[in-house]
Amino acid sequence: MRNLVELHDISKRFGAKQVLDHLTMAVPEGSIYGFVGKNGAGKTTTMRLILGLERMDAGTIMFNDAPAGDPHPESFPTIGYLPDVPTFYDDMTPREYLTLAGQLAGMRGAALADRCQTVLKLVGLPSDRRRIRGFSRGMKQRLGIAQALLTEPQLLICDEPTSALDPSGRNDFLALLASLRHDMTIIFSTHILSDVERVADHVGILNGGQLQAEGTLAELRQRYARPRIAVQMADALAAGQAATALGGPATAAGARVDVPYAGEAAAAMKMVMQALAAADLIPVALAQQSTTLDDIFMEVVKWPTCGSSSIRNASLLGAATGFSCLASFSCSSAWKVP
Ligand SMILES: Nc1ncnc2c1ncn2[C@@H]1O[C@H](COP(=O)(O)OP(=O)(O)OP(=O)(O)O)[C@@H](O)[C@H]1O
Repeated sequence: MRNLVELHDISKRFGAKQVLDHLTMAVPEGSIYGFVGKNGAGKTTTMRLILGLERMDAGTIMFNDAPAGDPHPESFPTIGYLPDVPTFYDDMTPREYLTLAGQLAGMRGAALADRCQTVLKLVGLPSDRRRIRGFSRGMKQRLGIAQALLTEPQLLICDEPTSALDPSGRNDFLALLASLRHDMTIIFSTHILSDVERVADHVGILNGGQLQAEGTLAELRQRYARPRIAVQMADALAAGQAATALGGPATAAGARVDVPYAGEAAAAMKMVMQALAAADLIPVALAQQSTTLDDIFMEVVKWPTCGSSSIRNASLLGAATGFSCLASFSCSSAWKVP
């Protein structure tokens, strides 16, 4: 799979704040790329740089292997953008607004009218005389995505598209993104990691101005696998006693005890059950826990930022389907199963 967008060694500073520091990132063509990072990590800044709405201090952006600014822009993808808070001319109807947006993008006549109808239907908005003024946040978000899709872009960039939506609106939006898979490449930033787990096939975690981990979800899970057993006890008192009996890295929270382990799951389960039985403690439930993107995120962002030279030396690009991780995870505080 080749990369539609590549960022090489991008640096960006606002005043005294170094927001991006030799950021290198690759977005495979046809992927849904979940772009995550703490508040202020620089996700919007990165997306605005890709859009050409912001100037970088150093580095290169490549589209289809051609540098942005190339005098032959035919290799550049068309880009649709859904900002975090889309704004509209409220006195217009959605159709009037989309017609204006299409005309500004050079679309005309019946083709434009047809496309307006298609995108309104796609996002589930009415094509009647209702004004945008009366729209809910969710309806405005839908109109924003309709506008972003109007020109049938090859690259769609969405900045925190689901943050203002209720669960049902979020559900619809994610289903829409998933339905666009393979028709276009999508970058979307979010703090809702379960949304990323649901639709993204690639994930990049931005921290300290650099991409600290990048890969498919499966690759990240494998790299950051933090196997553990959850022991459910009857109450918090029993959980505290169980944690003491299990010792080592076991931690209690409420009625649950978390037991990280290294080695075979079955052997770890057996050791946990034996230790509990020896202490005359009966668990309500025992279950193996899989690594979530939340676990991975917390693991990645807790590590100090690597030196920029090590980032530069680690080639994230050229292996779009490969996995790269710049922060290491050591499972030192875990039960070691022989
Ligand atoms: N035009 C600007 N002028 C000055 N500082 C800016 C500007 N744009 C962004 N910043 C600063 O750059 C940093 C990164 O901001 P950015 O919006 O890119 O982060 P983000 O990861 O998108 O954050 P969030 O998740 O909170 O939306 C922040 O400290 C922000 O205040």
